Amino acid sequence: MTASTPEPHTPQTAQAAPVVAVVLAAGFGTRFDPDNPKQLVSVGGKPIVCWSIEAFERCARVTDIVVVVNPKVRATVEELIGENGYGKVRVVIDGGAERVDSTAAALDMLASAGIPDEAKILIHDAVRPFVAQEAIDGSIAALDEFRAATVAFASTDTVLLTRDLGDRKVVASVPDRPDTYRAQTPQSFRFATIRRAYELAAADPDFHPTDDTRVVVDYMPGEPVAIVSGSETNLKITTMADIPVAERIAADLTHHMTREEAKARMHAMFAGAAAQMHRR
Ligand SMILES: Nc1ccn([C@@H]2O[C@H](COP(=O)(O)OP(=O)(O)OP(=O)(O)O)[C@@H](O)[C@H]2O)c(=O)n1
Ligand SMILES: C[C@](O)(CO)[C@H](O)COP(=O)(O)O
Repeated sequence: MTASTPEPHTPQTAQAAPVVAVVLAAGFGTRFDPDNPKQLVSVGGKPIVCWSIEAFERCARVTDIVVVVNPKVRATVEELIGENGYGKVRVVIDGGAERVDSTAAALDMLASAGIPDEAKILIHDAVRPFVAQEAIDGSIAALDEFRAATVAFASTDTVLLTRDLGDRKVVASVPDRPDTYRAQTPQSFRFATIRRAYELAAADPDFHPTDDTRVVVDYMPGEPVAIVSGSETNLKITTMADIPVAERIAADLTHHMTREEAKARMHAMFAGAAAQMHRR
């Protein structure tokens, strides 16, 4: 190319930011049964961790999935990923002692993989197997406007905030019910935002948050966290008592999916028959 040759015009196609789901499955299930990892228990004939991974496999906007495990479940989770051919799962990594440690491990891995600051990161409890596509889509969309968002479900109970008075707790305050929500997952963030919040939190050894939203709320108080509509069925399996409820939800969903599949097959059959008639 000579100096006088005009530079060829290469149009810059806007590359959409990756959308990465982090499925946290590294918990020890102490409230469930530490000898029977709840993330591997089957409901509706399918292991809980598979329901969660499949929810993100199904969402077309999710580009990659990272699964976080502990040594007790790693081999089985890897087997399930292989058997089911989950094509978006890029890596299975080890988590840590607490939920925040497992999130931190995923963020460190993504940073070393060179993920862009603007990537959308959806952090999900593996033990919330019935997350709706609307909640996943809503989380991804919320990050176009906000840098942090959480799926949450409006509380139907009045919530009491308490303080300790020796051997008894007493009510410290009662927030207005319409202002109260139950936190669910996914909790979603632009990568730079959640990474920064975790860097700030790392300096505080007494900080043991149970979710990622709190890391942003406490350490980046100026950063609004948008609420995305959750649902009663986005249940977290915490104790054995949750299993019968989960079985009912799984049965409803399976029935619904089977009906949708049957409808789709019927439509395809009618479309085929109509095409045949037109040909005659
Ligand atoms: N060290 C941890 C702890 C929790 N989790 C994950 O975070 C989610 C929510 O945690 P929770 O229900 O509290 O699960 P466990 O920590 O397993 O339960 P428990 O608190 O009863 O031990 C679960 O999907 C769990 O696998 C994780 O990845 N790493
Ligand atoms: C992240 C979470 O699922 C939001 O509801 C929850 O905080 C997980 O931990 P928990 O210890 O069972 O509250």
